[in-house]
Amino acid sequence: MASFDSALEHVLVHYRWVFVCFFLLPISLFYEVWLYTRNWIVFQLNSAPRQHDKKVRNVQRQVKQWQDSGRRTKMCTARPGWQTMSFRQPKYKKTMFNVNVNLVDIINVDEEKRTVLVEPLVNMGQLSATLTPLGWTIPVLPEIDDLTVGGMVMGTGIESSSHKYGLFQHICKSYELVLADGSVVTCSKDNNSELFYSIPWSYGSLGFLTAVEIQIIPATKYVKLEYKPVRSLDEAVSVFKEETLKTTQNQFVEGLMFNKEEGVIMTGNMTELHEANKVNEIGMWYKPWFFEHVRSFLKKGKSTEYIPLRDYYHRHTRSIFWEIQDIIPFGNNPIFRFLLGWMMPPKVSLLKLTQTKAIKKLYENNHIIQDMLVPISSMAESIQMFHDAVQVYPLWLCPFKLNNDPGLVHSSNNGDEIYVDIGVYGVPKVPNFHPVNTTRRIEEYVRKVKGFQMLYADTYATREEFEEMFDFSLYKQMRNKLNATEAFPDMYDKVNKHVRE
Ligand SMILES: Cc1cc2nc3c(=O)[nH]c(=O)nc-3n(C[C@H](O)[C@H](O)[C@H](O)COP(=O)(O)OP(=O)(O)OC[C@H]3O[C@@H](n4cnc5c(N)ncnc54)[C@H](O)[C@@H]3O)c2cc1C
Ligand SMILES: NC(=O)C1=CN([C@@H]2O[C@H](COP(=O)(O)OP(=O)(O)OC[C@H]3O[C@@H](n4cnc5c(N)ncnc54)[C@H](OP(=O)(O)O)[C@@H]3O)[C@@H](O)[C@H]2O)C=CC1
Ligand SMILES: CC(C)=CCC[C@@H](C)[C@H]1CC[C@@]2(C)C3=C(CC[C@]12C)[C@@]1(C)CC[C@H](O)C(C)(C)[C@@H]1CC3
Repeated sequence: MASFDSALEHVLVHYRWVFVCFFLLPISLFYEVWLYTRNWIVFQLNSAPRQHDKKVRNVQRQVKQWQDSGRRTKMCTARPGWQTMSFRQPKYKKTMFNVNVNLVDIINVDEEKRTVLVEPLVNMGQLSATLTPLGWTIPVLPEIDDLTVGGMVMGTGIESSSHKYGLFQHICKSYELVLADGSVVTCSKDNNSELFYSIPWSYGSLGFLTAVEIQIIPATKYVKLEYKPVRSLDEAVSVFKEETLKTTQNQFVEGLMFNKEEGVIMTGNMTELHEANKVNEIGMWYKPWFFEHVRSFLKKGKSTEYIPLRDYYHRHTRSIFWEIQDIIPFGNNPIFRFLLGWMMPPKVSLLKLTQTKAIKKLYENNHIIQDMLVPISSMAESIQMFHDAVQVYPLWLCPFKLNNDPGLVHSSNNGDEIYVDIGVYGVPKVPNFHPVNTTRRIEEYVRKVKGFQMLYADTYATREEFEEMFDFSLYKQMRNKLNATEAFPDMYDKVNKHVRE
């Protein structure tokens, strides 16, 4: 029996693709169709706006229930951990009072005010599918379809347009929340501004989000994307900086480094028109994975393409950035793409749900997933630091603008400051990789340069170290003022490695 178990474990770890291709892909497809149909019916019945108040009252009712039951444990949302886009499962959900915040609808598009009002479980795929046919889009649309508005506000969201518009929180106009006392409040820059500024990055530790008003901008048919290969770290950094500063010329800026000296910097702009023979529908199922397509420009040289807007937004969805290559190694083979590519990608949530202990261990010891946000002045040094620490490529580079608003995350000077998100997702190539020690060394470096760590992945910082990274002054004040300290765990207690498995 033991040998059968270990044989099964071996197959599940080394041939994860068998399970994924024959089981998870078809299930993912059914799941997607079910979600899509359900949302379509909701839209057809136009029930979302009518139902919103009722759904908020239901959240209030649950908070009252928690109060009446003697507030024995703290509260969190009831969204199962496997459904989330974070690396780990939250352990705290097993012991805390779970509140259902099942608000999944787009409530209203206000073309005059240029805003869209959405509930927190609306995801990015749903938003872009709804807004682009109407001629609108949100200025910062994080790539992976399943990321939710709630997660983007309470955590953070970034995209290749962030050098112009900031992080996801910076395109949000107002939030509606249910607080620890069961009351409903709305907040914006001008109304309840202290609450408004303390919400982003607070990980649900101030209240339950029930609606978000987000800025919209006109959408066009295509993104004109220019690929610029670079041949040294110095060149990469100087081209990247130069293009980032051209906010009026470049609506999108993104870089992929394929090794320390070679990469491709991409700059894009929305456009209605296209040149003949230069349209590339990169989202089609038979197209190569986007990062491999980008790599090909190292050989082809500088080029321009016109990419349909939604294909551009979700360019990293099909290959889950480059994580899919560890799950379906032959997934970019043309035969696989033509035959089964239309079922890709497997749903991240289902991958998470079906992850075995051995796979978890493998990822724990042999994989790094981190996004570090550092001032652009430290970009070259940071890439070198990642190279020495892990040597993981491709390396994702995404610039963003950070202003000096109050709250947990803001620039260190008085004005706007440009930062860069350096994303490492993959298997470390250095011989001395140690998940805890290496990550702690990276965290220490990020604190030193006054950067921030994205918290969907593992953080090994102690509470003191964590408090050095973020500005807790307003946050703590608000936690006390709103009696959130009794009702919700604090931010550290929702993200540190001990509360995640
Ligand atoms: C609450 C709500 C309000 C809407 N309001 C309008 C409206 O005012 N006007 C209008 O014309 N249309 C509206 N729609 C419909 C929406 O535009 C359609 O879902 C969309 O047009 C489908 O586009 P597509 O075929 O290109 O998507 P696809 O290319 O088939 O979808 C690709 C991916 O996007 C995601 N996705 C797409 N659609 C949805 C969805 N509906 N829900 C969740 N995920 C999705 C999925 O992850 C899917 O894998 C609304 C839908 C909803 C749910
Ligand atoms: N391009 C990008 O910017 C990317 C970002 N990410 C990261 O992924 C994460 C988002 O994943 P997603 O699955 O959408 O979100 P999650 O469900 O993981 O939620 C993230 C946090 O937000 C809290 N939260 C979510 N909704 C509400 C709500 N309505 N009220 C109160 N608290 C709420 C959750 O609290 P609770 O624990 O109580 O449920 C949790 O602490 C973010 O951390 C983001 O930074 C990942 C990939 C790409
Ligand atoms: C700021 C940006 C662009 C972040 C991108 C983050 C992605 C690369 C992350 C988000 C969720 C994520 C951690 C995930 C995984 C890979 C990297 C992801 C997709 C995978 C699929 C790797 C395989 C694992 O067995 C498991 C299924 C648990 C996770 C799930 C979450």
